[in-house]
Amino acid sequence: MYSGLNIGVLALQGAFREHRASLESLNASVTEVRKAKHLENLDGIILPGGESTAIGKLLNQFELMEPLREKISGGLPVWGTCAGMILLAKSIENDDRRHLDVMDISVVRNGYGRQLGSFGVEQIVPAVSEKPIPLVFIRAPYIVEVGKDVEVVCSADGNIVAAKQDNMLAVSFHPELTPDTSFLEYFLNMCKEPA
Ligand SMILES: NC(=O)CC[C@H](N)C(=O)O
Repeated sequence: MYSGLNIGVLALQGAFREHRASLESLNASVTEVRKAKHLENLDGIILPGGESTAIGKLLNQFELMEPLREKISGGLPVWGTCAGMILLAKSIENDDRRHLDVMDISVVRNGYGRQLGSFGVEQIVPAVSEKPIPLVFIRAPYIVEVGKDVEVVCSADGNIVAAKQDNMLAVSFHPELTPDTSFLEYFLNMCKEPA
């Protein structure tokens, strides 16, 4: 069903192997992105969880920050998970850094605290699936404010944890660490029909 899609996974740091495995389980082709040339001919790109400060530094070192920002601004579907959400955000409440600076969301890093910040819940996300989906949070950010063009996809415990703006999807949690592929399929459908 997804075999015609070529999806990039930013592979500088963090959980890129897990995203690769989930994509391959749905028969999508995967390109690990480490250089600007790897951004060519993609149908979408995933920015994995990990450590946003480290990934941001590596994006600059590998001369990927500007080309990636241009691709996203040009409409390439992008899915940021956890640290990937922080990379996309235009505003980070508790950090002076900005990274890709493309999505009209304001996030809090380590919103649940650093030590006790890892937990899981199961929840129905109507936009994504009729069945409850496992949401795994690991020192996760959440969204405190969204711009007018941003659609809230999921809230958990009163915090916004998934949002979409045109070709950009950002989630606080880690679907690639669970066997449930509904969120990935939601993104792959965005890649089939770019906004
Ligand atoms: N699991 C994650 O991606 C954690 C994100 C991390 N706390 C950061 O601020 O970058």
